[in-house]
Amino acid sequence: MNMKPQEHQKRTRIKTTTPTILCACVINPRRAVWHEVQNLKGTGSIMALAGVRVIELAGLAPAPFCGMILSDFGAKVIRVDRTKVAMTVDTQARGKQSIALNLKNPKGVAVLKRLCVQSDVVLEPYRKGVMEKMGLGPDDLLKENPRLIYARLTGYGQSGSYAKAAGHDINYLAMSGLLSMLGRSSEKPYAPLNLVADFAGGGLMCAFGIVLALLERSMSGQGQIIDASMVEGAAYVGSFMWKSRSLGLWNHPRGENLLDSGAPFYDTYRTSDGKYMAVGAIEPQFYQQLIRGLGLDDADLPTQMSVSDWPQLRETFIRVFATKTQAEWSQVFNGTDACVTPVLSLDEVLSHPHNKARGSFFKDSQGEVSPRPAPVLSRSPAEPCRSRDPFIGEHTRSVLKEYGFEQGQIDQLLSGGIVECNEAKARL
Ligand SMILES: C[C@H](CCC[C@@H](C)[C@H]1CC[C@H]2[C@@H]3[C@H](O)C[C@@H]4C[C@H](O)CC[C@]4(C)[C@H]3C[C@H](O)[C@]12C)C(=O)SCCNC(=O)CCNC(=O)[C@H](O)C(C)(C)COP(=O)(O)OP(=O)(O)OC[C@H]1O[C@@H](n2cnc3c(N)ncnc32)[C@H](O)[C@@H]1OP(=O)(O)O
Repeated sequence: MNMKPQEHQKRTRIKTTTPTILCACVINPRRAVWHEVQNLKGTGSIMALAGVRVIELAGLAPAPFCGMILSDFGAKVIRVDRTKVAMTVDTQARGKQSIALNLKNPKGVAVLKRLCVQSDVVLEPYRKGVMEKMGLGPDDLLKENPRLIYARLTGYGQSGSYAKAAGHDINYLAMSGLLSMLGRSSEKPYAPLNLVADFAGGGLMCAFGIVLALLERSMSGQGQIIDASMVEGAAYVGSFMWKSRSLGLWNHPRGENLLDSGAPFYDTYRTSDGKYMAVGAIEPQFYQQLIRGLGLDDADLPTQMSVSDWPQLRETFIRVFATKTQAEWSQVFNGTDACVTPVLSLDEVLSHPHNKARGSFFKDSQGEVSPRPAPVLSRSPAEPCRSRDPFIGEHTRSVLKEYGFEQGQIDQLLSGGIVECNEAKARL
């Protein structure tokens, strides 16, 4: 996974010099085309989404993540930014290009249509009706490119009484039912960052929908509209919560069940150096190893599943964990099946021996650490771009050229303020 700079250049070169043929691997269902694509490269692997062209309209967090996933796995992702904006809030722009385009102007709308005609996917993160108002709704775009996959990533979906309402992760999580289950005993519901709705139920689910639609298109030859609601995506990710109710897993109030921090053997504990250990010793054989590691005698303790004794058992665990540092406890439990691990910070993950051995995190050219794309595909793994993120409008000129705009047309768009170019800033 340690990609050298030359490898990244190779990745870029392949995508930019052979777009038509590479596109065909997704567009054309015939296997022969795929072989032709493979032969182009000769050695090594072609990423799973190589040749897929994505137009991502700039959004806040979920759509940028969706675009980054597609880019990591080989798609060419062009982010459409607004003009007259100095700085992007997209921190998930890895491998993307940026074009700055004024969509409030009909000429800007015409440019976007032209980009979408030659693309496989358009990803839009706006409130219901915004795209239609600009003349860029699915009817407008699919009419011109029936193979287009039109992905709409919103909080509440394209229908229903909330469809047009503003909202953020916490609202979608609340509406999914899941937020009611999150939080400690006797405390109010607690949103685990904006992970569940924005990213798992939103960006990731939308990327999954896009990949499904691309797969389906390779058989039908047709595009389609994806209505990705973060409420529904989050709920779907949480299907287990509904499906496992029959097991009695959630019979107690919030924070008092097996997996919601109710059980003392499924919780975190503070260590003597102010760090934490995570304990997930559910099964009896693993629980026994936890007890052994803590230096406790089972005979002195209540039985593991005696719910009424959990508060007392928790107090014992709190007291014992506080006697050693995180490093000491890690050493005690390392190599056992006690299901006890250190709670690592974002800064610590890179150097943990397990993560290090797998290359689970990597540094980009700016020295910034981030998780490597998951999952790992054996023949065609993702190759995340290591260069810095694009400036707004950095690729305006090159994208327009690539999509067949003449130099004169580009100059007119620039002088009319329909597009903006920031190549100079990129060179600084
Ligand atoms: C919890 C998360 C959100 C976390 C994000 C944070 C990380 C960031 C949020 C705020 C940022 C800070 C802030 O920006 C201030 C600083 C700026 C500075 O540059 C950096 C530091 C900042 C402190 C900055 C730091 C961080 O980046 C932030 C803290 C979430 O939950 S995200 C999920 C949100 N929900 C959705 O995505 C669901 C679908 N979308 C919506 O419901 C709406 O879009 C939304 C999000 C409610 C916003 O509604 P809004 O009214 O603003 O927009 P829309 O109705 O969708 O309409 C879009 C309009 O934009 C026009 N438009 C679009 N593209 C173009 C273009 N290229 N040219 C011209 N115009 C364009 C479009 O026509 C619409 O116009 P109209 O309003 O006239 O129809």
